[in-house]
Amino acid sequence: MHPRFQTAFGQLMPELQSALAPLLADRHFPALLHAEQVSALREASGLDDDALALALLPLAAACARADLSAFNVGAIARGVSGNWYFGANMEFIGATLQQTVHAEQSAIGHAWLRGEKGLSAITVNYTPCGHCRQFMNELNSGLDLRIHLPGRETRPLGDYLPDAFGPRDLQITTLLMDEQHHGFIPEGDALARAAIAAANRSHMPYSRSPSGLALACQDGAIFSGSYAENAAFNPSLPPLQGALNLLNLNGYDYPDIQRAILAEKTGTALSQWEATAATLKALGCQQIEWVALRLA
Ligand SMILES: O=c1ccn([C@H]2C[C@H](O)[C@@H](CO)O2)c(=O)[nH]1
Ligand SMILES: [Zn+2]
Repeated sequence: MHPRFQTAFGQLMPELQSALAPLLADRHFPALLHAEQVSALREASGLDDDALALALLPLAAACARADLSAFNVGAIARGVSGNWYFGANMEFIGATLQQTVHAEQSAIGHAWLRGEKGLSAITVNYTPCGHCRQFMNELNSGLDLRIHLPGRETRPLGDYLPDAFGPRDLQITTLLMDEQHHGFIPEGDALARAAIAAANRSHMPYSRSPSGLALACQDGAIFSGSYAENAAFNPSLPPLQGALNLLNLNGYDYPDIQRAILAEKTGTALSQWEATAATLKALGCQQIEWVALRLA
């Protein structure tokens, strides 16, 4: 078991401990539960979905990399497929606060990057901040997404974000988690192809600047992140954050990163290059390449 889970695991009810032990035995437990695994845990514990998600939150929060604040936030995004995706906040020493990933963004980004088509609910151990409420309003679940918190009645996002500003105010109809493919040709080595595939799925209706980033670990594992823009711009999630989030959730650490490739189009309004290189450098990775996206 990854050492980060030990304390939280030890505090779970015994029935959950026995049911989860085989999954957590893998140091690279992917921090997600397939629908069948969720039903097995429901059966073993006798808990309903909401109570089970709350019980599992300490495991999600244990994934936090709150290297600055030591404030661990955990979230579980529940997909329409029935799969559950853990999320936790990430702070990057030596970078800027703007590079931070919130736990809600982590869980949602996780679900999206693993191919989930929409969310029904999100369970979080603290009430979501304004930035996260805005981030969630970019999703195709709109203001109906159920927000589930400890000790509170479950309420839709709309109740947490009255008078909402969102994609529709900018005449945007393609929403985050809607299926998108921008038609760029897969080419180059496996890492370049992963970065291009991530760029093909990026959500960038505001800047029209597609972007994807892929990280290679020493053991050959590859994690890629797609750029996710937000109508209010600042809560956007850069492609590096998407990839670092998956890397961390899968039990890897920054020193495991061997190489990174950023895939972008030439001549676009925005580029992630400088910010990506600066954050990766702060994490000790200097091996960063750039590939041009080319249309078929
Ligand atoms: O809704 C919230 C509020 C804060 N944080 C994180 C961001 C930062 O890492 C730390 C302190 O704000 O908590 C979240 O993950 N979600
Ligand atoms: Zn937040």
